[in-house]
Amino acid sequence: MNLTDRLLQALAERGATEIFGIPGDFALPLFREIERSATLPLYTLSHEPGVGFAADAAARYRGGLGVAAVTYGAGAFNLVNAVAGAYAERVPLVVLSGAPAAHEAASGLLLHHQVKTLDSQWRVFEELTADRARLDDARQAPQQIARVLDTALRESRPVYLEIPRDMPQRPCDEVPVTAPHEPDPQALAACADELLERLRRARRPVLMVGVEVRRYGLEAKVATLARRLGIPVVTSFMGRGLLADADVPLLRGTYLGLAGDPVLSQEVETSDGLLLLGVIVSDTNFAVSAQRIDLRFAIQALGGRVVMGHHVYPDVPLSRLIDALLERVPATAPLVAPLRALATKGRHEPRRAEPSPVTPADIADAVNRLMQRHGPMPIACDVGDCLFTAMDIDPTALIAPGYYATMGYGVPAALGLQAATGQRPIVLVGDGAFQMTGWELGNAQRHGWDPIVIVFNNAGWEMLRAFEPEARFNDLSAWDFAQMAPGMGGDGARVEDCVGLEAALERAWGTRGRFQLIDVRLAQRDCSPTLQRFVGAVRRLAKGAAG
Ligand SMILES: Cc1ncc(Cc2c([C@H](C)O)sc(CCOP(=O)(O)OP(=O)(O)O)c2C)c(N)n1
Ligand SMILES: [Mg+2]
Repeated sequence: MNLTDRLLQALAERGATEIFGIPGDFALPLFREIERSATLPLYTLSHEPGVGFAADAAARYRGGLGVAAVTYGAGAFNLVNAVAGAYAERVPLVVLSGAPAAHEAASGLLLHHQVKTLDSQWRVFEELTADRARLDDARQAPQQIARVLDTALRESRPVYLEIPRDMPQRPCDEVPVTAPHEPDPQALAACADELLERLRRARRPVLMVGVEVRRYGLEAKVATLARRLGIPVVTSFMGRGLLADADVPLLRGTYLGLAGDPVLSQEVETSDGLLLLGVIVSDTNFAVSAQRIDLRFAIQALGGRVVMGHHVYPDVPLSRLIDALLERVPATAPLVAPLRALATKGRHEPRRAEPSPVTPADIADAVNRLMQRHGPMPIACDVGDCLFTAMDIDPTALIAPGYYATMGYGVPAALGLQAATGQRPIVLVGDGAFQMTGWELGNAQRHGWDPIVIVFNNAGWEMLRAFEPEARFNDLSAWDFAQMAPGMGGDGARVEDCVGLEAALERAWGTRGRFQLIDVRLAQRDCSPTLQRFVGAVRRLAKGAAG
């Protein structure tokens, strides 16, 4: 077995189910060995940002490692933004980069794709990854691969493996399976006991779940814990879609501060026992809070540590904490008296079915009706007003860069999701974001993927226009995406009104084997209710801050 065989085996043992990539001459030997080995299917795409987003989505949605393989220099640097997003949003993405062979590196020549020095790329990825290794010695490679891949899973962060092009075929020993890290049992017990005591003492406890619950595959256990605790449950903005398929009677929606359900927001912001499980304490999750949530009274379990008031437990992995809590909260009686269920907005009633111009809220209603008719579908969402619109779609699995907020994620992420799970996703993407990476749809048919893509075509960068209504720099022309779909191997439909939208969605759902692109024409300056509230909240808070 050679180094590539061992690497692929180790990736598969740690949850990887495919590799996305674009080769280059520094990576040809690696790609050749990946294809020969056939341990993991290799899906090539058109541009490295799409490769990174697809691999991110595979890891984010399926769990386990996502894998992006690229060439040295031009390929790897094209990947930087996607890896940065994976770092920010705690995604275990593995970057495999080709590199010059030892004799080339020692030649003293400036090599093609080289930047300042041969190590420039390594140094850039130091800033974006939790661990790295250069596999230039087959004797050390097994330990290096085990260390780096286990770091990716333990920290749920991207990692980087640089593979000089004279190494992929080198004979190599097996990559060891290392025992998972176990925290100090007494510290874990003390932490779980104190946490539950704080919840018992709280009069208005609330549980908020965030991205780490999915990253560590804990949704089912957290759903059980939520039922046993008997307290209201909300998701963070980034955690939208979590527990959607689980039985959590008190799951009440997503916390959006001033931009969301006022009753839900008030309960969260006045809670005297706010338990944050795997919630990234970021501006996108908390910035538009009417009242700054006093995190000193919150219980935060994130990044392998737990903070309660001034008590810090530095080594409590979320999975071990959940197990310890479940041991202490029996299935019989809820820990605290079941509180009154949070009042929440009623289910979205169909707004309009007669011919009338489409608004973003109509798109949410139409998707809700589609899923009511045919069952839930996972959603891959880009950044823009489509992400705010997604907050009005009934809870279903949702992947989106809600915190790092890079555009271009939606379409490639849908391809990665379907490659990794076989599930057919819906994509919500704006016209601006589609212009960045929507063209990856041209690879869908070759790989047997057929997402339903809804383009919010408002001929502009609406989310920015909402903040700068007078600016002209946010105006785009209205591209005819429906016309472009057949040329990429899919079907396109242009939609001007709600009746057309309903019909186009139903037709798309009934057509398999070809991606379905629905080009929804939206009026400019007509944004979703949630984005309107978000802009209003940001303006109010900015005015308040200005005094
Ligand atoms: C890669 C990239 N470039 C720029 C931005 C800034 C940005 C937004 C955020 C604030 O950073 S929202 C937005 C406009 C999105 O336009 P579109 O996709 O058409 O969606 P819609 O018109 O529905 O809003 C931009 C340019 C970004 N988030 N990511
Ligand atoms: Mg737009």
